[in-house]
Amino acid sequence: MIRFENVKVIFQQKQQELVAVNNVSFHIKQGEIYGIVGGSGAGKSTLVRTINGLQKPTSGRIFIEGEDITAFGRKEIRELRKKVGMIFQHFNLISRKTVGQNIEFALKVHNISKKERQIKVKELLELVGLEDKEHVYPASLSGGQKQRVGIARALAAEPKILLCDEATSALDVQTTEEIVDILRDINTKLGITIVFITHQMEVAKKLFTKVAVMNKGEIIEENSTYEIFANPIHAHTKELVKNDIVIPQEIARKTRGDILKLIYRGDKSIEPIIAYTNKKYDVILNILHGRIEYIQQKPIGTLVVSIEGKMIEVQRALTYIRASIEEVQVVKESEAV
Ligand SMILES: Nc1ncnc2c1ncn2[C@@H]1O[C@H](COP(=O)(O)OP(=O)(O)OP(=O)(O)O)[C@@H](O)[C@H]1O
Repeated sequence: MIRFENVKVIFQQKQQELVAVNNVSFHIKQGEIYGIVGGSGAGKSTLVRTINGLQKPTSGRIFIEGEDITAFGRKEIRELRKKVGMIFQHFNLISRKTVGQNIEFALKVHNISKKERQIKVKELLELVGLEDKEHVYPASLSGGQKQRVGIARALAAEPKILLCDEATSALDVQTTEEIVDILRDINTKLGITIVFITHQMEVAKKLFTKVAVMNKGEIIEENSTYEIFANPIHAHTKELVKNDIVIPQEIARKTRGDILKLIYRGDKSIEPIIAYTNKKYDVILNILHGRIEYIQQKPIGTLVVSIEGKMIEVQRALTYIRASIEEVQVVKESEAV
């Protein structure tokens, strides 16, 4: 549906050139919720803005449904924007227009008759759960409600693609979840392709079907969301998805023996491994903390345990555990054993 071929965006700064997007090639399938993650200045916004013609690439080509949009003139770009809606971090609503008028305005731009506009505004408000807010002004809405209006407005021209630029970054955790749910719902109901850029990895986990990691203008890794979190390859990706269960210092200090972090993936269960280790080796394995997360309906578990015993037995038990699960990290090594 969207295909990037060697896309480069170079900004001319006073003394030098800044390569914001560097030779990027990738493909987004119809109906995907495609996430682009990365640190500040990685080039995410610039990349996503090339999809609706807000930013022209310096070189390379972008195809949407087979059409090379980099060759488009102004009139074709205007047509393209009907196909590609966008929502923003700070909502960008018109404050002197009511919620209904904000949405209607987007319909007017696309030459839709007044009668049709009125019907459509109500439909869109219903879609985002704001039926009762048609006549209020944006100032009286919460952040989450403002973003719902942003979504309704972006969907007014029935686009095939929705671009989301840090669309949840100004919202609290609960409101972020609400917006994530709405976007997932819209993706399922309307089959719309979503391209979402964010630095919020929690959003990535819950919403995306596929993730591209950007660093210094390049896509350094791309995979299904589960694989990005379960098996990150690039050091930068590992840093982004790092699973930081922290054991309080006091507990770490008081705990006798080594402290290990056990990370296991897929459908396997950890309990039999713990039980077998305690039975088979002369060690005491104690659970200090545990968490299991589901990404794309597949589990990633993290368990923090202490292990006590004679060094030789601990080593044997460790060899067994290492062979049984994906990753074992030693958090604290016992000085006493
Ligand atoms: N219009 C512009 N003129 C000059 N430089 C720009 C322009 N827009 C972006 N840049 C630069 O391009 C680089 C990439 O910026 P971009 O906003 O795409 O990154 P980002 O990953 O979206 O970062 P953030 O998460 O902080 O928004 C940055 O170094 C930025 O300063």
